[in-house]
Amino acid sequence: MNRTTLRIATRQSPLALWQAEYIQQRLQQYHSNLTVELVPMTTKGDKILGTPLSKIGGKGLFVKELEQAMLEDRADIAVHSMKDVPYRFPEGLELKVICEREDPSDAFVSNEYKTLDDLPHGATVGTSSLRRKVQIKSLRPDLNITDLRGNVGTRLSKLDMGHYDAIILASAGLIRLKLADRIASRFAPEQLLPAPGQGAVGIEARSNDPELDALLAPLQDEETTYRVRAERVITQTLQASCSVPIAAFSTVSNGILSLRALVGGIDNQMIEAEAEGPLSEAQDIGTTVAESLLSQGAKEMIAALGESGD
Ligand SMILES: NCc1[nH]cc(CCC(=O)O)c1CC(=O)O
Repeated sequence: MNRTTLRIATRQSPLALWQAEYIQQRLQQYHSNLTVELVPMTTKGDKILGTPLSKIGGKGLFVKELEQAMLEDRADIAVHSMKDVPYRFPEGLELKVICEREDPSDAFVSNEYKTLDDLPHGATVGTSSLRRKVQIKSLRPDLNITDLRGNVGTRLSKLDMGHYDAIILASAGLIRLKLADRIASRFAPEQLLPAPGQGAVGIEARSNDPELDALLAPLQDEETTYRVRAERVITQTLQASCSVPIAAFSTVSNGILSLRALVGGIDNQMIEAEAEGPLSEAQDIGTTVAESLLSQGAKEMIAALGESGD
């Protein structure tokens, strides 16, 4: 049987649509006889955008409806920002490919100031990410960090309305939405370590479908795949939900993968670990770093966070 149509389940935020259309175009490039359709959907996460994510069950809320559609054969694939993909997949679905990575950094976005260092004492910075919060606090304990949620456009308009002196967003999202001119400066990973998988897009689909696997295979980026796998071992091993401040970022140079990860706790406590090795041992490098975090008390820190709430 030769597949003639492939359906992409997608959320309707501008960023989700960009990602789905990007994969649509790339698939069509590789397979000129294939029709690639978008199946737009609204997820529970989209309907309750005002509530802090950690209070309502996490990022999984943005993927459940898409996964249901694939399991019921109303769609074939879903395109995700890898940093939003939970580490476990429902029975019958799996991660198929990870594509080439966009700029993985976090961006400092402000209409008045160029860098975090330029902010006056006590300035207000918007972000709801616990990962960003804990790292910004350690760089600048004086800053007032307040919640900021919504799509990228919503967050930018809240900045423009003067609610914040600066906000932190992923550079990749801004670049994809052609809003790179809003980036005042990019954080180096040593200042603000990105989330596991940040900047990379991945494709989820039904297991046991070799024909589909063959169609998706050309989209795989090998180096990004190793990097994101190593980074995701950290979340996996620590079994961290999105209400845990956790960062993991790897680079590759001359076939050597270097991975650094950190975990934040209450009172802005922070532990970190790093390791490096051959690219092909990405998984083991991830395990080494995760075990170092565990030996420094990561599990206990995470448990204490759970008790203190958010
Ligand atoms: N949590 C939202 C989210 N998920 C993915 C991106 C874009 C960057 C990426 O694909 O990693 C963003 C926006 C942001 O964090 O500013």
